[in-house]
Amino acid sequence: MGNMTEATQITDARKRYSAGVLKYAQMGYWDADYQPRHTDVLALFRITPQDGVDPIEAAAAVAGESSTATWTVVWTDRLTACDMYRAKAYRVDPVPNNPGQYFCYVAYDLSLFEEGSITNVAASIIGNVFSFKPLKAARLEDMKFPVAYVKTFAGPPTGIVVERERLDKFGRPLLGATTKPKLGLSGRNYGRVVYEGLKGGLDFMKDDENINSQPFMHWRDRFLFVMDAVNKASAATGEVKGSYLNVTAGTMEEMYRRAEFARSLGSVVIMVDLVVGYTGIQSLSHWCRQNDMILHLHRAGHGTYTRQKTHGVSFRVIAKWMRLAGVDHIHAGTAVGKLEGDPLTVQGYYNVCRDTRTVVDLPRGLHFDQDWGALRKVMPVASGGIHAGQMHQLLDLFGDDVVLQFGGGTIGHPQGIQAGATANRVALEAMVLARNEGRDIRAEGPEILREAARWCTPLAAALQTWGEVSFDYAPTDTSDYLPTASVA
Ligand SMILES: O=C(COP(=O)(O)O)[C@H](O)[C@H](O)COP(=O)(O)O
Ligand SMILES: [Mg+2]
Repeated sequence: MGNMTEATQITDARKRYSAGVLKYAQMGYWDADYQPRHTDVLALFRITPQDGVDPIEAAAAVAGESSTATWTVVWTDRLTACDMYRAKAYRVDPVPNNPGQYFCYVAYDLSLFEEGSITNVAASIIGNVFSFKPLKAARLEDMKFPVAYVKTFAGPPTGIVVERERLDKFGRPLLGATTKPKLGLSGRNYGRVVYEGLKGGLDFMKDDENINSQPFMHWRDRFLFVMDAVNKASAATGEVKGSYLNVTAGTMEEMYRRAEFARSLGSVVIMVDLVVGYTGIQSLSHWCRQNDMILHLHRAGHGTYTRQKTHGVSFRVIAKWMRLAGVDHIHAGTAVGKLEGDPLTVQGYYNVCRDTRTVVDLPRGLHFDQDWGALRKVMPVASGGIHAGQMHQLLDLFGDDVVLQFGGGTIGHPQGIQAGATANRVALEAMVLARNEGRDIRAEGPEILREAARWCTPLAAALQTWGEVSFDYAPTDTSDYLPTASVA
């Protein structure tokens, strides 16, 4: 593929470094024989070169612009160990069934990255190349981090195992709900919703992505009324309860102030939005580690760049970055709910969060093995337009280590919020029991729910209200590799 004469690195130093413009492949950013080393960082890009642009040269340009290169030869390269610092595009494959698109693999030397900084990784890997004129579009599909680099991150401050121990909840998914309406409630009414949800059987309530400190409810009022509700619900039920207090704010100093207040009130969990940026998230992660706090990450904004297959950054990469950055919860999709999510692709995100070692699984979008170097595991969160009638699908797709979050599907219950929470708790426990007894929940799920509803009026009402609701649209972000029988 490509023009092999032009795609060859110029090795004669005089020609290579004389002033002027060379192709990126000639400058050494393409090496078909390169064998990635176990210490290299690897990236897989899906590129759509402009008409007439050689895919190998396009891949070399991506490697160049995401490491050391500029558009012209610079003699100052020779003041550095430039052969080592140059990223190497080493493989270009046409994307199956997508003419004009190519998967290009790039290897980066470990020394190109600052220890423990997702911000630095992002500045290199997605710094310039997505605006590059010779490409119509580019997407970062996947990345692999060597254990040597993984170990420079502290990872999740709490992790799945310790979170379960702190909450004293085992053997089932956790249940949550996003408080609704997401904007407008006063502190007192907001606290009432939180109390009702927790008392009815949920483990967590949650601030929504855009609730910070608006005129109708300043953050301190929210924190005070929410923690009053959490404490009363814990006392009433004998269970550990939590409500993700969103500390997202305009400055780091203010986020710390809010986090400190949450701690002083006895909250087990705080929340932050992805839009605060990677440095903000890592800073809060370190704070959580020092303060025995669970860190919930809401992926607000991700759909602007993760959803389209040809351009942007896959959410699997964001999930990997966030496990390194150190969050305990991450919204990772529902597959069956109101928001984008192909079931296999979403399962791939869950694997990234929960595996000790992630293995290549092309139908799930996983192109690299990844050893997580004993970093703690992130609890994925399924949230967005889900309801009790889908409990069998959710448990079948995601297993036990997940928070299932029903916002509208709790608060919109015709008999009230407590009834909505009870419906979800009973549906979940009935489904877990059925699974543990060996029943095929995927096939028998609706029947199992109907049986449980005979003894639970709130569940009967939930199924009557929402049982038929589904969101059947074609997913946007799917794998280009069809599942075989063995992986489906
Ligand atoms: O408010 C909700 C869900 O409310 P509801 O349960 O009423 O639909 C969350 O913001 C979305 O789940 C986020 O999406 P994602 O989890 O995909 O980031
Ligand atoms: Mg929301």
